[in-house]
Amino acid sequence: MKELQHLNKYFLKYKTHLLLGSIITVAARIFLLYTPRYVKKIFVAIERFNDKTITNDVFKSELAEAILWIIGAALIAAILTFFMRQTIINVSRYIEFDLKNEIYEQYQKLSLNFYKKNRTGDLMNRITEDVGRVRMYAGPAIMYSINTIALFVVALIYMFKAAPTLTLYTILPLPILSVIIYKLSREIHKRSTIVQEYLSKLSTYTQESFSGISVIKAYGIEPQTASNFKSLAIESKEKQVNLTKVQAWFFPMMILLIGTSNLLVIYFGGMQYINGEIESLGTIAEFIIYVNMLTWPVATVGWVTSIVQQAEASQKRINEFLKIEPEIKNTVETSTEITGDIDFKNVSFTYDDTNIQALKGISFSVKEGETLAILGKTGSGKSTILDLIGRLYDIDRGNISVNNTNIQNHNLYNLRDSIGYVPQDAFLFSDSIKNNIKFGKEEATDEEVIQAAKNAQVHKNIVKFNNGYDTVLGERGITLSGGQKQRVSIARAIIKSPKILLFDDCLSAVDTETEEKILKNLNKVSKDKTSIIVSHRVSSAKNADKIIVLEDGKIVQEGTHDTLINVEGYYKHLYLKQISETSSK
Ligand SMILES: Nc1ncnc2c1ncn2[C@@H]1O[C@H](COP(=O)(O)OP(=O)(O)OP(=O)(O)O)[C@@H](O)[C@H]1O
Repeated sequence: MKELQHLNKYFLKYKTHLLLGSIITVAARIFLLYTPRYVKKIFVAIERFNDKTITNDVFKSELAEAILWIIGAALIAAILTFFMRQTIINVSRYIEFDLKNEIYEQYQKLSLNFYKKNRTGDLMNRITEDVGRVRMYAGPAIMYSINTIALFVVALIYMFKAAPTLTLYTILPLPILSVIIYKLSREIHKRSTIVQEYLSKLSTYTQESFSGISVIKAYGIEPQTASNFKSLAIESKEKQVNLTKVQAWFFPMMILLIGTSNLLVIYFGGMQYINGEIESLGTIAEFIIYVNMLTWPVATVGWVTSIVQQAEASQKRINEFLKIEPEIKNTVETSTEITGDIDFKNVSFTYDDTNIQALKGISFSVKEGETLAILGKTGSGKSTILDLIGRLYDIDRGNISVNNTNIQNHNLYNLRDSIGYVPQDAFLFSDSIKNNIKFGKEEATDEEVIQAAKNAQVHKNIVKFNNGYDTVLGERGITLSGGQKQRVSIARAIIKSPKILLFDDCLSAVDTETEEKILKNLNKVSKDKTSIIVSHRVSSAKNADKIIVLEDGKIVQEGTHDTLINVEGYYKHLYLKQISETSSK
């Protein structure tokens, strides 16, 4: 139960609902237990009528009174039971909502390293299935526990008052029932977890084969994928059948145990009646109803125990993530204006997970309004530099400053807000093109969206779609070409009009002519902004105020286009190669 203590703050938050729910539950059980007592009264009246100790009229009025009590109490109990669920089960839904939000907020705070160490499926599971199991504890488990305790206490008081010895015989099989249900619930849980695993394997496989359908068709491997699916489906079916086998035991066990308890009541009750220890057969009828009423709540003790155990395990998994301290912390509350001077001094950085030292003592500076181009072989550390400016990682050694202030001393959100970042792999959401561009600036007008798209040279493509800017992208929508995606992603960064623009090889999928136009436009819109362009093409770099060339995490060349084409090295080599490629076309 240690892990579940995390939920105490929520129980405290909803204490009024819970208290009200508990009172309603107790009241509902009190009214429910009117039935057996009035059934006994009916039996007693029948016996007295048979013995002629009461007249026909008295008999009728006693009968009518009992029936009215039974109907009235049952109605009240039913209404109260409705409100019992409305209060306690609703609380569990509120807690589920709060907990999901708490986890989601924590996920948002955690740094990229966290996402690399943990698989997306696992993150999803903790926020959905684990929270679902915890909800079962916060709602049904608590409700059934209060219900069982209330019913038991009230029923036992009535039963002991009516026939103490018979009470003992009646409740004898109940603990056995509870243990059996507990064992069954555990087994059911074990097998249903396996079933879940297979279902998720099946859905992952199906999802992947649908996403990769073009590759599957191009390679003509449909029969193979179909047979793989079939084997997975067969395994999944077998696990389902295994589960059903155990589940099938549940109700027969209940029926058997209720039957045994009923027999015990009839046998011992009958004996006591013959011996004159109980005065009416009505007591036996009353007890039979008690047995039937108590059996289900007692069975739930086993079920509830297993729910609590599952919830504890799930909450443990949730707490593991909630306890993680974000690696990148915002320590500064106030925002300062960012002008765009960037300075790297002897910066070294190693990726935790791979232990790859991506940057080795890098130093450079870019002034506000300048453009820096970074070139270098693949894996030389270009993207890493951009990630470090946005503080997606903190460095091991050296100093990175923006506006002459170490970036760790800037308000993190303000710093990131001042950056427009275009990643290497453009990511677009399954939403309209307009909303994808507006992602950079939610309050942007349609004119601003169009202007940004024009600057990114993608406007002409967008207006050709039937729905123009309202064209939905993604699975259920249109698929953009690589170059179109990159340009929408550029428009998203431009519309934000940030102080710092970071372009990570984002023109690789556009032809050189379009690249030229985009660069020209970028030049216009980024006049007072600092731009860093990572590229493999000299054409993207040649107009930059400064160019650096990286190799294995170190700066090996630095200068302008004009100076670099005149010295031996990577840049001149690349320049000559790309010139000859262009002229041979
Ligand atoms: N997220 C990461 N986790 C671990 N190692 C990484 C990560 N990103 C990059 N690396 C490693 O750091 C080194 C530098 O990578 P980086 O992406 O900065 O290179 P790059 O010059 O941008 O390459 P490319 O031109 O191919 O994009 C590489 O060896 C890479 O394997």
